[in-house]
Amino acid sequence: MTPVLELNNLVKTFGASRALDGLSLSLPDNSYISLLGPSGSGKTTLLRVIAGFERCEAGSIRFGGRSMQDVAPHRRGIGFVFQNFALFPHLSVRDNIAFGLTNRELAPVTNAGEIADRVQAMIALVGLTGLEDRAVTQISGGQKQRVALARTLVTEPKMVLLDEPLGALDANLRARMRNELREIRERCGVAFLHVTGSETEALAMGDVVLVLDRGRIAQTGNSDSIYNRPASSDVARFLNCYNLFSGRIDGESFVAPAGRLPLGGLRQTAATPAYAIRHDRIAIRPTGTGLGGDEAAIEAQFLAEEYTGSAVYSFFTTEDGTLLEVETHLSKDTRPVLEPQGRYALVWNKEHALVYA
Ligand SMILES: Nc1ncnc2c1ncn2[C@@H]1O[C@H](COP(=O)(O)OP(=O)(O)OP(=O)(O)O)[C@@H](O)[C@H]1O
Repeated sequence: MTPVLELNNLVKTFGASRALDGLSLSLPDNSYISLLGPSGSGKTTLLRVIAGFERCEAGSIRFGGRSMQDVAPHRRGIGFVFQNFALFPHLSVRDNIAFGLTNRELAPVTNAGEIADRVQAMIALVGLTGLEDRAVTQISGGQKQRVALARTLVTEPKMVLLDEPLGALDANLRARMRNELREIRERCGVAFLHVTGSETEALAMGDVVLVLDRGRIAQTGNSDSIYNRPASSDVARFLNCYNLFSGRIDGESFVAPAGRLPLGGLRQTAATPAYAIRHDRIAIRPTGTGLGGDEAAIEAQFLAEEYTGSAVYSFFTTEDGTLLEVETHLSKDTRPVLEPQGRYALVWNKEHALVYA
């Protein structure tokens, strides 16, 4: 796919802190791209740099094949949707959307017929038909989100940047809006770059997922490769679905303070050695039961559990204080009955482990 945006070696500092630390990436056109990163990793800074609201000390930005070096934000053809929507409370849905067309610095649209047609088409595209004359103070959070998106899309940007666009919505609505956003993007055929701190949102939405860590891209891939083959223990930690052990390789074992784990599974080269096993790959057994030849196990004390209806999350600690989590899906397994403070063997197939060394 042709890249719509190419960033090369971007550096942006704020005093002593490097918000972007030699960041490079290339984004495909006409696709949904999720940008996932922990708090402070540089997500907002990156969006602001792409939009032109911030300047970098070093590096280059090419958008649609053109250098953006001296191009002002309003001339870039890049739309921005803010987390809090930034709507005008005194204007109706229609007038909020029209605002982007009539008040833009570059080629404002003045023909009333054209404005009406373009705004109406946008209202239909985002599913707000019937609410045109409503004040934006009298619509729901999800509808506000659509107005914010329509106000950007009406200006026909070649790419849309969305900064935590679902962050202000409650959990149910957030899940519904994921689908809506993907469908709207498909209908308008431009690239969306969606910033989020939520791994489930990033994996659910992105055709391509970028993981940002300390101002650099730590991994780029589709959801499946990010989830199943995180490129480093930092990415695995951030995905929130892996138990991680630090330690070192010794022959055919990984030696961690929590115990000796047989090697197996996928090995990846990484600066910091680590052993990772997914929460949902672990079975809880009584201690002292034998292990199969392909199994790895560690003993741990049960601390607490969280029941969500479809799954149970059980928390354990090893003797050295490593906290471990086990996710049991109740559609596959029965709910574990665990003694408070009891000791258990946590067992997994060693082929399911990821080893970084
Ligand atoms: N205007 C600023 N002045 C000083 N430091 C800043 C400024 N903006 C960002 N930073 C710093 O740059 C780093 C990246 O910040 P940024 O807001 O881009 O992170 P983020 O990934 O969007 O975080 P969050 O998810 O918490 O919003 C942080 O260390 C932050 O403290």
